[in-house]
Amino acid sequence: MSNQIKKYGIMGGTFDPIHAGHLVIAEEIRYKFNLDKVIFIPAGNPPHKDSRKVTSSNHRYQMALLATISNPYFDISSIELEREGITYTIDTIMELKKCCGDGAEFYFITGADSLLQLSTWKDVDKLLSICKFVAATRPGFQMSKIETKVKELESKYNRSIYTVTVPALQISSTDIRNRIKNGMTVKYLLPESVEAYIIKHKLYQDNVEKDCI
Ligand SMILES: Nc1ncnc2c1ncn2[C@@H]1O[C@H](COP(=O)(O)OP(=O)(O)OP(=O)(O)O)[C@@H](O)[C@H]1O
Ligand SMILES: O=C(O)c1ccc[n+]([C@@H]2O[C@H](COP(=O)([O-])O)[C@@H](O)[C@H]2O)c1
Repeated sequence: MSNQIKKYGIMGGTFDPIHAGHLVIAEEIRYKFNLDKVIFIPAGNPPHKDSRKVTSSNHRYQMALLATISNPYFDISSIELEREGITYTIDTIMELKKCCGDGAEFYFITGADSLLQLSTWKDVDKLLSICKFVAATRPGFQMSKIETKVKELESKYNRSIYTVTVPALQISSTDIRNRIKNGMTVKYLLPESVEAYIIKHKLYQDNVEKDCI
């Protein structure tokens, strides 16, 4: 990461696996907010997910690397994979602040569904004071509900939260895992290189989940 870069988008996620929905929101928000870089940060031990059911961090990192490699504005960081215990966003942003210098601004990119849970995140008050939040629309999550949540969060924490309408892609990692398990196609839902990686390493061939969107 160069010291001259000032506006960083932070795209955090479990990425199990990374898919077109993640890439589209990151690129759309990069463009709309004129960000210098978007750093993809695969979650180490994500707070709101059952770690026993999450694919190894090495596989998730490799897939995210393959998916982002062709975009000169995208970087990837293993910062959370190297941290012990549950990985909280506040610790990640604090660490990034130290290495990027005082002039850096951070825009945490999230889907609307994550925003609905934001008040349960660790040290959310402090997090919102050091990092701007940008929430992308997501099929299945009503805009009116999101707007109400944004107003509630803004008045509770006295900070602005941005919402951005992005091209709608009804894709989730859960659905991709289930499709693979059921032998269905996942073509065009994720980059070809990621699909090839999944096939090579025989990922997602068991443990069908029922809660796909
Ligand atoms: N299709 C999509 N449209 C908009 N935002 C999305 C989309 N898919 C994921 N996101 C957002 O990207 C971030 C990381 O998502 P995550 O890695 O958990 O993917 P997911 O598809 O939601 O996974 P899972 O189905 O396993 O819960 C979250 O903030 C999520 O809201
Ligand atoms: O810091 C927290 O308390 C916190 C709680 C829930 C989610 N997050 C982060 O939000 C991002 C998306 O999470 P997920 O579970 O939807 O993949 C990812 O970077 C998580 O680490 C962070």
